Amino acid sequence: MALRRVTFVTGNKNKLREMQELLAGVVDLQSSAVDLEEIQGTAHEVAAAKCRLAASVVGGPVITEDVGLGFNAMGGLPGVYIKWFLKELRPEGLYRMLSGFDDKTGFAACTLAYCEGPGHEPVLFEGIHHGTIVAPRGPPVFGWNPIFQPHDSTQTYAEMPADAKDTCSHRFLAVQKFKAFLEAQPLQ
Ligand SMILES: O=c1nc[nH]c2c1ncn2[C@H]1C[C@H](O)[C@@H](COP(=O)(O)OP(=O)(O)OP(=O)(O)O)O1
Ligand SMILES: [Mg+2]
Repeated sequence: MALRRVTFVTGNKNKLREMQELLAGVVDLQSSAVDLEEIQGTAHEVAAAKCRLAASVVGGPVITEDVGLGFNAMGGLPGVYIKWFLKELRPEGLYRMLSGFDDKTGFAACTLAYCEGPGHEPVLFEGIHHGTIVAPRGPPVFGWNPIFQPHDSTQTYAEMPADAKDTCSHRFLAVQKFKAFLEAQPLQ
């Protein structure tokens, strides 16, 4: 069966690799390495605006993704602004941000946005994985992976083999919803 062609617009190679693994056989995933401008706002506002922009750049069906890491002690911050905190503080410094708080719990959130093309409204799919923010463990290859240990695991995302992260992560949970949406919309 022909698969629908969708372009994942992302400037992040690790996100692209995981999305290729998760969507293998589901869509014909192309990629475009454009680092799109991101507005300020809630996760949904940021995700929808970014996806509209991606559709107008590509001129066809696109997905974009916005990832946040929230700390419950801080009301969900840094959230969608995690990229800028990570850049300055590294995983170790992010972990130390919580040293003044007893509550070390947090959550990884993926807002996956799909837009059929310019002029169409993006559809959003959210995956949230709850866990604890821990002292860094595992190879520092991808983002904040070394400091996030999901509640259903004894390993951080960085310690997990890729196929284990792919069966539980915030990204996996968002992709599950996206797959269900596509299945309900057969190709014309
Ligand atoms: O599964 C993940 N495990 C660990 N770290 C992660 C993950 N997914 C995103 N990250 C990092 C990348 C960036 O520092 C921030 C999210 O920012 P975010 O805007 O979504 O990603 P990005 O700017 O790198 O790529 P894009 O061009 O798709 O917006 O968290
Ligand atoms: Mg970004």
